Amino acid sequence: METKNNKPRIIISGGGTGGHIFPAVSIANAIKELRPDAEILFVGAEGRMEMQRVPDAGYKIIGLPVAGFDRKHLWKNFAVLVKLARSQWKARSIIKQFRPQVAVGVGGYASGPTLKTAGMMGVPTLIQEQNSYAGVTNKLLAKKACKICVAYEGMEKFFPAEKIIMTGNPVRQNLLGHAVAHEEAVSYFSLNPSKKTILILGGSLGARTINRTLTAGLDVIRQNPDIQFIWQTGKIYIDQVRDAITAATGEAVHHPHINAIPNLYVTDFIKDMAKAYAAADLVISRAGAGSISEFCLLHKPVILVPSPNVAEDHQTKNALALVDKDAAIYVKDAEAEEKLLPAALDTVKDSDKLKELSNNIARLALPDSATVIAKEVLKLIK
Ligand SMILES: CC(=O)N[C@H]1[C@@H](OP(=O)(O)OP(=O)(O)OC[C@H]2O[C@@H](n3ccc(=O)[nH]c3=O)[C@H](O)[C@@H]2O)O[C@H](CO)[C@@H](O)[C@@H]1O
Repeated sequence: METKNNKPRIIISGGGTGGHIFPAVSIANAIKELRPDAEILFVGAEGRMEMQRVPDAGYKIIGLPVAGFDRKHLWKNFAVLVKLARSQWKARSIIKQFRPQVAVGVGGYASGPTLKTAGMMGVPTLIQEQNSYAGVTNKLLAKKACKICVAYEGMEKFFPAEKIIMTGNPVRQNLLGHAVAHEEAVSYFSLNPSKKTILILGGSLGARTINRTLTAGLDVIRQNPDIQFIWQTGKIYIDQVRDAITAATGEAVHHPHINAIPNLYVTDFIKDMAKAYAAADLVISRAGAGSISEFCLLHKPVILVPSPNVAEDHQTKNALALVDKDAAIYVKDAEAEEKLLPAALDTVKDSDKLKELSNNIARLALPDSATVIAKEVLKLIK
């Protein structure tokens, strides 16, 4: 399907959470760097996060009326099937009009109908699996895919071995490009650069258990004024956290940035993650695959609290791939309220442990992932 003017025409599809969207944007940026004339069109799911984040990153996106399956109540899925059929029709007309030479799927609702339709219409496809355990959509798409880019060993359990390429997960270029000074970064969060800082992340959506643990631990935070905390709550939890801080301090506080306790900075979402990482001596986090790739590339000591609420418990598998190599500390979700804060305080005070974790996690980093994937995408253009 070479076009008259020879510009590469590429569809990138998927989304739902930051974990799918940020790799997609990084791949697009890397393609643009290699081929500035490339025309890239994103296909997402109507109403989901990508419909805002992708245009923010400077790319055009079209939404499909797709919805996720209710795995617990199968009888509720009639409407979902209708939406899926409508999405395939829409994907077909998008492909007919845009005439892509290759389609890339990054996982999430929209990538299923888009890549399936692309494959049926003879467009070569590449999928990128971020996790150590393959999602259902990617397993189905693998049969027709030409290449499958992965970030963990042992993925032949899910995919045909001859199609697998070990590329790692793309990380946003602005996190790696320039080093932010520690002092400047800590000051940005209105904290003290001479104190140790713990960064608490709940993934792109926030994590209920981590938030509950920190809310219950506000007194512990106040009793440890030499340690400071940057806490990302996620959008849906920020009001509860604000109320808890108001109750604990007796002061009415407001978000987006809450600084009512001097050694604690709270926000719902951190836009400038480069600063957050530069400020952090230790990170507490969910075990989303994108976050883990960032910790590896930035050599961050981390305590992982995998979410038990994700498909096939894949976050626990992501986490154990590091824990088995002494590259991260593991706290189970069910034990977080009891163990997380004591483990974090002990670790952040132990410089040798921080160094050891940093050295071990650095060994797992796979750099230049976006560029490696972008080259594979361009190779598929006939
Ligand atoms: C609940 C859920 O379904 N989680 C999945 C989702 O995670 P989730 O969407 O949380 O994604 P990841 O952990 O992979 O990545 C989160 C991304 O958000 C960024 N970030 C985070 C917080 C913040 O305040 N600001 C910010 O920019 C991080 O820097 C990172 O780039 O996709 C991942 C990749 O498929 C999966 O492994 C996770 O299991």
